[in-house]
Amino acid sequence: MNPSRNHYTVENTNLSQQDNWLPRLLRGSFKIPGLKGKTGVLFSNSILEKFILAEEKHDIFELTSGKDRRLRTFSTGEQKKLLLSFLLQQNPDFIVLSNPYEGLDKTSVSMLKEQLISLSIKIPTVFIVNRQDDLLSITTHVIEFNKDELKAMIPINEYHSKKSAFLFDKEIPPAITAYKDIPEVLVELKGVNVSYNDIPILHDINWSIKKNEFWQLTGPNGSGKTTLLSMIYGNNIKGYGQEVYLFGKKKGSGESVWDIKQRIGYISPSMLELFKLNHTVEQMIISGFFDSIGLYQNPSTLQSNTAAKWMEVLNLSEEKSTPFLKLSAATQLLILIARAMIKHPPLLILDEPLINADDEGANLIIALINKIAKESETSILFVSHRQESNIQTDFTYQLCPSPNGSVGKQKSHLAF
Ligand SMILES: Nc1ncnc2c1ncn2[C@@H]1O[C@H](COP(=O)(O)OP(=O)(O)OP(=O)(O)O)[C@@H](O)[C@H]1O
Repeated sequence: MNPSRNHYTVENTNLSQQDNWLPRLLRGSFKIPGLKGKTGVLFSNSILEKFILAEEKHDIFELTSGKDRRLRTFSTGEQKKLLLSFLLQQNPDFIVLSNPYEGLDKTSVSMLKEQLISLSIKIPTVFIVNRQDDLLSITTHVIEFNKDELKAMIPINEYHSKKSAFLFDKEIPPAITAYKDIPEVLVELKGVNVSYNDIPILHDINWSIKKNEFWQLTGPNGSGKTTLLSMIYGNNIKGYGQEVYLFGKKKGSGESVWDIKQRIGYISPSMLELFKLNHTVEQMIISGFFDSIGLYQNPSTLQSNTAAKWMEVLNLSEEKSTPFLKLSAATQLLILIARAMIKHPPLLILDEPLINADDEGANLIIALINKIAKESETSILFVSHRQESNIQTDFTYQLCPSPNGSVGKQKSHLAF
């Protein structure tokens, strides 16, 4: 490695402020050795999303030229590989990598890390990471920004990370209405197979989620987690005609999307894109009673009081009137969880909820999920490619790739 080359990591505690400094960083505007006056490229999930949209809306196929499939249908690992090689073809002076490992499993992370270490011999790198575990050994300096100013540049051997220890100590408020006719088995898949273009993805999936169970669905990139989830919650046509049962009814047998959405709380960080209106924290939480993206109805006193109790649980009572969009990604996610849980749905699905969260945010989100599992009757399905050590699930459903498609392995963590 060139010993005089610097590699940077940006301490990133508030994603929403990135827009202030990131464009200037890429144009080489800051006095940072090796980057000043140079032009960088950005490797990030939002750039990937732009390429996906350019394909979908304008038929522009920059990353997938020569491939016979759209970018959206590639797994996260495959998409990131395509993006990195496209960016490097532009011969940038340096590369900024915003949470490059998010969404990747262990093997893909090690592969990407190796690739980035060899890349760092050629050009300077700037990592923006949320989780301390993702700090790369090549980092020479940690940089901090304040709005659009460069606040500090700290040599890595003098850097100490900050951690917080907020604990939720209030009990979650009880349900104020009850769901009727919820069977013991909420979700059941019997012998489900899925293939795309004759390539088997899921093989003979037999799995059920019962009342009050806490599951983690895991598996490496491309093993079929999203596909499996779309059998349960989404509208994947591959689910029809197969033995997929939701709340005792075969999927596709006449239940409306509304029926399903009423009974399943669903959260994924990409949902944050939906909430662009200027709603307050309180309005966001109350809107969970109406399953609406905004709040268009007057809540009852009981509903308002319940929302107030949820804000106490989240330690957000003082932020009651703060615009939701002003908060950090992790706090927004906590609010979305409260919004989904305010009705205590029979099933709560959390699809990669920790993507975009920093260490502190991830700890809070996990603590809230564990709390909900303990203090409510809601069954939880937590989907994650990353093994989170603090999540206290009862069972794991692991997708293990095989030549015939991924097979499912179940593991119980309950102590009998
Ligand atoms: N519509 C589609 N057409 C063709 N192939 C597809 C389609 N959708 C998914 N695939 C392929 O199916 C496999 C499983 O994809 P899926 O997104 O379900 O995996 P995953 O476990 O969720 O991955 P990740 O952790 O990377 O998000 C991948 O190889 C993907 O390329």
